[in-house]
Amino acid sequence: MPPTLQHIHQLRDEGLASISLRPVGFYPHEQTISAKNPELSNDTLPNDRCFENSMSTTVNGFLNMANSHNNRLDSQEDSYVLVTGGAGYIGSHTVLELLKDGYKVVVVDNFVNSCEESLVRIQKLAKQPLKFHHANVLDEQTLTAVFEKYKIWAVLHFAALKAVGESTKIPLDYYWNNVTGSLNLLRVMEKFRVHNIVFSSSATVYGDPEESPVNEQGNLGPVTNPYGKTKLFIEEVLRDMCKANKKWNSVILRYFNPTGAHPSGIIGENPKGIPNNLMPYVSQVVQGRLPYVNIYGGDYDTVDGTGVRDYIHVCDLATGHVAALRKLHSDPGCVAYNLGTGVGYSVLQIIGAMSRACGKEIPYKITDRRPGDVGIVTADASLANAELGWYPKYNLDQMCQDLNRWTSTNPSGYPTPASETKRILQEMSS
Ligand SMILES: O=c1ccn([C@@H]2O[C@H](COP(=O)(O)OP(=O)(O)O[C@H]3O[C@H](CO)[C@H](O)[C@H](O)[C@H]3O)[C@@H](O)[C@H]2O)c(=O)[nH]1
Repeated sequence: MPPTLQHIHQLRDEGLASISLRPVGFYPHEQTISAKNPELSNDTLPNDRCFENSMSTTVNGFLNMANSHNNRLDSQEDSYVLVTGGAGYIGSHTVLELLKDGYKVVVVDNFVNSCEESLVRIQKLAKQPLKFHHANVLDEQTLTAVFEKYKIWAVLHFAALKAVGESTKIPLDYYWNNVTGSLNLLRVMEKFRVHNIVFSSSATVYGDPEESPVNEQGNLGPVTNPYGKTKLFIEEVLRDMCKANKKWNSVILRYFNPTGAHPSGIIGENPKGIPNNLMPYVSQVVQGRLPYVNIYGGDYDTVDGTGVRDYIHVCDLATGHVAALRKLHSDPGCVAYNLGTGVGYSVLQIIGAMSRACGKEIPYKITDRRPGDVGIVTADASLANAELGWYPKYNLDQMCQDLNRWTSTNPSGYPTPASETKRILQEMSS
């Protein structure tokens, strides 16, 4: 029997957990947990039955999280989470979430696909100190120095090249950076007996899924591009390592289509050159930097003939990483979770939502299908819901509004680092 709201009350009364709940936005609820700060009151609890059912199935996840949170506070107070690629799009939003959640964070990044300014802004937003070292994950010596300097208990590994199209043109760079870089990092972790990792993977590991929504038991591959193969390969490496040595714990997160930006408009995606992905491309059309959107294919078997994807707000991905980090405390071995909303939108629906967000018509042309594209890819994220207690909370309109806020206040992305930025980064490295 899953626990009911009465059970939640009982647990609260026994002082085992406090859970504050409030219905928000598109998804039915948002949870905050604090085992040390009971604050549940009847008026924060909804009486709607659907809500009650969805709550009941997740209360165990909540309690695990509350316990893990306390374990973390007890045992990890002096230790750092190392975030590779922490200045990048998903990395930066995750670092902000970690700092807000009380984690101590050290970032390594080589800014190949990111900007110094994002770290300065994260630190300002979080009002918490952030540590940083300029390093490529291929550079064993610098990584070793970072592990020597900080007591690290877990690594969130984002650093990688990530453009599908580019990976077909320069595959060697992709294999070298993403595979050799990850292997190098894992070897340094092994040397320092740091056995906890959260790995950034992608829905691309499912190849052309036979059906959507796809769950984690779905067939992996065949993957058609080098980028996706590097993700699948490192997933396999992690599975083998966890099998061989029970000390290793690895949470693999398979992202669907990340978009949006922090609601403050202060950090966001900073694509270099002409974007490959739909959302940043549409944004640049809104800014007048590109004339129109090319819609790749209008003859898919979908609601309006255009491709359907599962878009997820980058802040929801960030909270997914914090949940994954908590999961490491339960010695899970190697586990993989989809991070998506489960809701698919077509390219035309995306253009409509962006148009609503910015109050402008967005010109588009329907062209041929893009090679390698499939009609529909959406996530079954019920495993992450149940085992991580994680639920996305932003809907499509909010994703578009946040993206629009970021791009309209930062039309050229992050500025080139000024001397003040360099000074702050130097401080972070000391
Ligand atoms: O200019 C564009 C760009 C994209 N699209 C369409 O928009 C949809 C989304 O395309 P994206 O390029 O934004 O995203 P993909 O779904 O192709 O790929 C993304 O999601 C994958 C998982 O589903 C992987 O994670 C991959 O790394 C990531 O880029 C597709 O139907 C695509 O055909 C257009 O019509 N015009």
